[in-house]
Amino acid sequence: MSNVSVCVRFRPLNARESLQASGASCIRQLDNECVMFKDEKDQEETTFTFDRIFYEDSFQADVFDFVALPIVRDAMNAINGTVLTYGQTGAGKTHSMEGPSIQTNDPKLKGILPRVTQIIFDLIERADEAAEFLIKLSMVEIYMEKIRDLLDTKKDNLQVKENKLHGIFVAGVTEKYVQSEKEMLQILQTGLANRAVGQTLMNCESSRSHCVFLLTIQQSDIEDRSIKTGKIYLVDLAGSEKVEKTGAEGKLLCEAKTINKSLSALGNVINALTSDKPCHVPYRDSKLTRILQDSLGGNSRTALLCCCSPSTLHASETLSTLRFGTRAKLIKNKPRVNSERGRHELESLLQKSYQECDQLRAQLLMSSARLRSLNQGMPFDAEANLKDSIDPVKLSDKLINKFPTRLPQTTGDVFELHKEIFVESLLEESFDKTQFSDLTDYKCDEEHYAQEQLRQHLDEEKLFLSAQDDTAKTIRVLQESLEKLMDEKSKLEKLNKGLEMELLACMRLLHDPTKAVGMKWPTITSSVHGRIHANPRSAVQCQFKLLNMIDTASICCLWRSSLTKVRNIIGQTRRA
Ligand SMILES: Nc1ncnc2c1ncn2[C@@H]1O[C@H](COP(=O)(O)OP(=O)(O)OP(=O)(O)O)[C@@H](O)[C@H]1O
Repeated sequence: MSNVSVCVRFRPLNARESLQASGASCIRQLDNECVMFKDEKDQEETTFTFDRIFYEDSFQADVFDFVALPIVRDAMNAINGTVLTYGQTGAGKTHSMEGPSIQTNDPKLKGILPRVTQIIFDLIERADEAAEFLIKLSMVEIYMEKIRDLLDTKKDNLQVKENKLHGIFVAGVTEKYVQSEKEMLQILQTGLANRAVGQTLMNCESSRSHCVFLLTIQQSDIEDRSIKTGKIYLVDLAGSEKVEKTGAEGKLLCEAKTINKSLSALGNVINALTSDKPCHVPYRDSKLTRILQDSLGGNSRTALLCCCSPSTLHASETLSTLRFGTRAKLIKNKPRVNSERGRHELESLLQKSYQECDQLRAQLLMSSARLRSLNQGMPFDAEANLKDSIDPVKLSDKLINKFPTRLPQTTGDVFELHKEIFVESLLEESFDKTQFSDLTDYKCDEEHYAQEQLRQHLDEEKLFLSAQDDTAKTIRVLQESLEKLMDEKSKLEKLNKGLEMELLACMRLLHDPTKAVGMKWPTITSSVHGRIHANPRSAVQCQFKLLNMIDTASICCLWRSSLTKVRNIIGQTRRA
């Protein structure tokens, strides 16, 4: 995190200020960091502290060294940077940014922009031989809330877009590749000639638009093929103005209103960014704040140069600028290095990926073996069906062939293409998804098959359990039947005994009861049989009783054999 660096610059009094206010100043110089503001009306003095204060006698070179040079050095190391000039109209923003003219050769007057140009090419000249540079320049102005391309005036309503790769950018803006300081200055001059300028009471050459210069410095290492990209935004804001002071009318008035509106949107963004409580930052309220989104609270190192007039004639505007700077000082940015991986780093990443591939291959082979072993012992049809849908051996071979086995051997431009593809895929921590689609399908099929196997096992288990359950039930039923049979048996035995007794009593009735006593059953039966003929009436009665008895006995025998059978079944079931 780094705070926005805020500097203040007071320009010398101009002729009008010297004349009208007799050269009176609203500030008192304390030191390079503190200034006293005197409010003549209230007779109050307020001290303001900034990173650096440049007074009327300051040099352009000092301003550049303190405000812009650290940002250029950072941009050469792939850290984005922004330099903004802010202040009342005629306060010296354009003078500080460009100097009297972009092509000025006078070292005393040269502004920030031509100095940035010079230092970039000086640093390139002194850079390591392995470093290759690519410098791009774009220029736009935000005029009446429209973004105009100063290098191609046909593009007069460009849009600000944002994506992961580029952050905030102006879509479709012209980018000129520049090879020398001279070429850059020429392009800058051409672009500035297209800028909207007007004459006001405050400034005979007042900028009526916000001007944004974008320099992209791309540095590639020809040895390890790493790429670093730093961007520098140089923004010369249009000046805030009080309409009565500038005498703006008609078109100028309309421009002034739009300028003031976008500057107040900038103030709102700064207030939101420095608010104690987290709140919505209204970057989208104006084209200016949208373009500056990364410079204010984003991925950029930002320096703000607040330009002021020291004259008491503009005390209120100066006070407002000093307050704006004080607030902006609290903004925290998150600059980071924008670099792409080099060849060695990519190679080690690829190596790591190959190791992961090897592990995957090993897993596949193990899974194949596991599937094959699962397949064994399955019913023929099921196995055939399974093999139709998934052949693990063939599939794993197919996958193994699809994995990359070596680093693509590329040279020259082709390398960049390969690198881009691989960097992107590595950054996303995976190869092209299509390379893995078969693997994914295979893993799904394998999982599905394993689930199917498990389901079958569970079904068998359930079946076994329910069979056990059924057996238990059968045993219970059989035991109940057995108990019933035992009851029946004992009942029949009792009945048998009763019948026997009755038979004996019956025989006693037919014959001499004393003869029947002690006779064995078959003897009794044949004896009874013999007597039937002798006494048919009694015999019939006896016959009925005998037949009943015989029936009961046979039933009893039947039950007995059933009982034996049941006992056998129970014995078998228990053994099973
Ligand atoms: N530090 C300085 N030393 C000498 N002259 C200066 C300085 N700053 C500004 N001036 C002069 O003041 C006048 C107005 O300056 P400049 O055009 O830079 O103002 P500005 O803030 O860009 O105004 P606007 O917002 O209207 O474009 C110019 O003539 C410029 O040369």
